[in-house]
Amino acid sequence: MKYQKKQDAIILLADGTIFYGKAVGNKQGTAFGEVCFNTGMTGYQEIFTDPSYYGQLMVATNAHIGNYGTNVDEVESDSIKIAGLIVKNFSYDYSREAADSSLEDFLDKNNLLAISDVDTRALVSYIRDHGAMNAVISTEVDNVEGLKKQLAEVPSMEGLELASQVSTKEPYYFGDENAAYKVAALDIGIKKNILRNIAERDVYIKVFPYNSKFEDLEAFNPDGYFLSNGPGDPEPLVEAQAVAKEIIKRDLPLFGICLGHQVIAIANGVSTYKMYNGHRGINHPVKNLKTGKGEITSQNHGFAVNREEAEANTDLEVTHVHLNDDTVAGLAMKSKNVFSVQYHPEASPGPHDSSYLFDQFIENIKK
Ligand SMILES: NC(=O)CC[C@H](N)C(=O)O
Repeated sequence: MKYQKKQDAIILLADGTIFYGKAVGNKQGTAFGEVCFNTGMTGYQEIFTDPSYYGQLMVATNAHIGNYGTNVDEVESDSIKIAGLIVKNFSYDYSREAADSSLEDFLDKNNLLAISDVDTRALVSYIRDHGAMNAVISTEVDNVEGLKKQLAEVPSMEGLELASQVSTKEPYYFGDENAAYKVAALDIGIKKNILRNIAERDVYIKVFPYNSKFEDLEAFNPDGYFLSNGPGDPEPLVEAQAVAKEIIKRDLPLFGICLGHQVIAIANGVSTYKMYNGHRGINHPVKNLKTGKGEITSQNHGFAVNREEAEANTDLEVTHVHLNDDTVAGLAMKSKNVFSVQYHPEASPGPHDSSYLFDQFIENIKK
């Protein structure tokens, strides 16, 4: 086609579908992952550094990415965790008082491949119709057959254990050691803003690697336990499930977010499943069934807890539901001091409607 500028990057989906774009900054490379989309209008830096996105190629549905630059403090972990980025318009220029770098430099520093000028509306509606799948983004536009072969080797997200790839190698502390309470947090991909939210409620936190034993956490003598968010499928996380079971058995205060919520469900004998399309955005409506109130929430998950099984479990209560598709958004144990949510009360990015859940965790600790 005469009018079409020569495209220098492609997005090849596992089913063979191809979309075209341009490499941001004329970078060369190839990146594999599960393709997913986030509908947030803001918060790209927090999203790119959220460990829950490890192994995923992210499509931003907002038409402009990069226009407010980046800031060293607006990270949810020490590095970019998405596998690659797909956008419509990439802003090489930026404007914001608080910004200290361009998004282009930030991506370069993290060596991340990004593709711009993609028809992201067409791509997202295609993924919505055909479900989550693996994909590759590449500047090797003339090597489609080679890329197809390599893509076929990429494991499916279903059944994939990824917490070990992002968890801390050594335990560490967060907050003020003279705080009123102590919490042991199992890091299966924890976001920094969760630590900030817990610590600012007068809590000293010790963060443990994903494969720690209950006894390791217990040795900190905590008042409460926390299971974090994180990447991958919750089913293979047997070590984390074992920790959850021990905490539950002893009736100790426990709070779980996202992957942690899924692990708590599995520890209760309730299974999880891969969603056709996940929930990723900052305006997902949730209903709190205990208060009848709605919350606008930040979400990022591709798996969910089986609602029928959760409702059939006499010791579990479905406390929150997602209003778009009636999936489980929150759980509590009736006989234990244990609760969890599928969404992100720590926001970052997103609304703060659900920060009361951190207060509830502290109340449970006080009990
Ligand atoms: N944010 C999260 O913790 C995500 C949990 C899990 N990896 C999922 O995709 O469902």
